[in-house]
Amino acid sequence: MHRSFNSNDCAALVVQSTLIYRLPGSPVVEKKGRFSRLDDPGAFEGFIVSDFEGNHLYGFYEGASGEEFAAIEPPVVISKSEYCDMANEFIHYLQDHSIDKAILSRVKQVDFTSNLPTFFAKLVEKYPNAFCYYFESPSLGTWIGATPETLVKIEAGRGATMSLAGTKPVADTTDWGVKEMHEQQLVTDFIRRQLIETCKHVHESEREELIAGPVKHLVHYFTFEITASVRWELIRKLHPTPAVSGFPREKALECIAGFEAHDRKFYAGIIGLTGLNSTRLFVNLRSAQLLQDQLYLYVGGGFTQQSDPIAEWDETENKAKTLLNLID
Ligand SMILES: C=C(O[C@@H]1C=C(C(=O)O)C=C[C@H]1O)C(=O)O
Repeated sequence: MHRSFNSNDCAALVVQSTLIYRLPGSPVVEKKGRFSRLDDPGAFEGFIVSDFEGNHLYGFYEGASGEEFAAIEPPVVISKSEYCDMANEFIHYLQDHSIDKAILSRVKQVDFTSNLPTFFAKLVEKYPNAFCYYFESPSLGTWIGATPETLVKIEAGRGATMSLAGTKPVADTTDWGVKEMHEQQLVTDFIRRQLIETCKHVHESEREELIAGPVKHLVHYFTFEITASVRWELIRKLHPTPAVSGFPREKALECIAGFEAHDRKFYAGIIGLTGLNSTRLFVNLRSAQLLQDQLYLYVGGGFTQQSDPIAEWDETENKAKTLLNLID
């Protein structure tokens, strides 16, 4: 139910945001409070969310109130044929600018009149290994997601991360193709380089498969040792990894900004918990924004110079099923 406020109402009301999340293997946490812009995330303890590029970080202050209302615009939604035209140009751009990989995303719009807490409860049950969350905020809007991708986990000086990329439907038992292995290897190589510069005792697993609901991915798992003082230096170096930006990163970011019709907002940004003793941050994938009974699902995929636009479209459709499959 949406009610409208006038400015006197807003001044008089104690407007609070709702935040609900579930770390893999932990109980659901529910809080009321206020989101505020963070200048120094290193000094903050608690839940944070950032825009895609990590430039605008917001911290959640439990118990606080007084968040300002912001006018939130729906994102631009494109059709399949518009996407395919864009994807063709995108591939040419990668070829002309010697970019190995860049992620093209889009927004899928569906009606959503279900109850949000009930929908969230289904995500929690269906995806025990995902970081599941939703928040309803007067200034940031309403977002929900179930992401399989850890950005960084740090506890007592021990860290872990992953290089997640390459996608197939979960039921596809054919071998992984050269394209998927190549796009995932670019992420692995990038992450390894960042870790070696900042951390000690970096260990890398063999390549494995990670199942994330309707899709599966390739992954290498990393572990390392890190001192608390360089936590945010590492996070800044890693994010956005080539899993959501591309490689080389700066060129890929420029390409994405030039092509994508929508603003990514919080999609593919940083989300989770930060603190001196424990940091559990994720990449905000398989996420959606709810606005006036419409759910806007943000989905993307890694393009290389060899990509096929229809196959990439299908991949975004499959990723969207993470949330769509659970809507009544
Ligand atoms: C960009 C997304 O996912 C990322 C891109 C992948 C790919 O290109 O294959 C796979 C996993 C994620 O790192 C998304 O879910 O929107």
